[in-house]
Amino acid sequence: MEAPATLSSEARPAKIEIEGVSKWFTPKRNIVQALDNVSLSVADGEFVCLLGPSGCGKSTLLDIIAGLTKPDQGRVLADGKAIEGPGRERLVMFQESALFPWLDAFGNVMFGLKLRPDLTGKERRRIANEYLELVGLGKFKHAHVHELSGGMKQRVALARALAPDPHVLLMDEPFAALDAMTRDQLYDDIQRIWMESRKTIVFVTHNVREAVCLGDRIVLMTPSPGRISQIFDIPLPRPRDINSPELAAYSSKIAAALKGTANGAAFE
Ligand SMILES: Nc1ncnc2c1ncn2[C@@H]1O[C@H](COP(=O)(O)OP(=O)(O)OP(=O)(O)O)[C@@H](O)[C@H]1O
Repeated sequence: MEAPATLSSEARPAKIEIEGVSKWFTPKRNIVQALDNVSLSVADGEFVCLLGPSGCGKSTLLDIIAGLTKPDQGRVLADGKAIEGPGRERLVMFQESALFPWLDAFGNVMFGLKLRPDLTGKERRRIANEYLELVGLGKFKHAHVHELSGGMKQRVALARALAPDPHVLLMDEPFAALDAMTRDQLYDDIQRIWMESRKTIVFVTHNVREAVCLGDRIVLMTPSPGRISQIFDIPLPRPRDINSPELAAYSSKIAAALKGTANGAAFE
C-alpha cells in the first residue's frame, strides 16, 4: 500500500511540482518553521489529500500552491512555471464558505465568474446555472445565503470555485464544519464531480477516513517542523463508500502510521 512519491504519479505529467519548500513564520518574535524541505509532485488529474495533525503545515502548503503565500526556500511550479501569485487556474475552497450574504446562490457563482472576462454575460449565466445544477442546487439558485444550510453553502462555494474552470482545485478542510450525514453526501458528490471533470485536486484534512475516501494518494505530514513523513497510494475503486470495510481497512493502517507521529492520537 505504501509507495514512494515518485511511483504512483510517474505515468501522468506533473501538474504541480513542489521542490524543497521551507517556510518560517515569526509571530511575536518567536520563530516557527511551518514547512521543512517539502517536495511533492502532483500529477495532472490526480486527487491528493494532505493529512496530518494540527500545525503540520497543511494549510501553509496549500496557500503556497495557491500563490497566496511565498516560500522562504524552494519553489512550486504549476504546468512547469514558477507560481508568482494567485491565478484563476488554481482556486481555493475554504472550510467556511465565505459567500457574499447580500447575493443569492446564483449571484455568488456569477461573482466567481468575474475571473472569466473572456466570456460574455450570457455565457457566464449559462455556466453559473450549469454548475448550480451540478452541485444539486438548481432549484435554489435564487435562495439567499441565510436561507441555505451549511452543506448547501459549501455546495455553492464548490460551484463558485469550479465555474471559472480552474485547472487545480485547492480545498482546505471544506467539509470539516458539517454534520456527518451532510459530509457523506458531499463525499459522493465531490467524487462524482471529480470523476466527470478530472480536475487536479489537493485536499487538506485531518480526517483519515475522509482522506481514504477521496484521495488517489494520501500525503502524511508531521509537525514541528512540517514535513512529509509517508505517502500512501489508495487503489480502491470509485466511487468509494466511506462506510465500506475496504475503506476501513486502509483507514486503520494509516491511523496506525499516524499514531507514530506527534499528536497522532488526536486523529479521527
Ligand atoms: N500567519 C502565520 N503567522 C504565524 N504562524 C503561522 C502562520 N500561519 C501558520 N503559522 C504556524 O505555522 C505552523 C503550520 O500552520 P498551518 O496552519 O499550516 O498548519 P495546519 O496543518 O494547516 O494546521 P490546522 O490543521 O490546525 O489548520 C503552525 O505552527 C502555525 O502556528
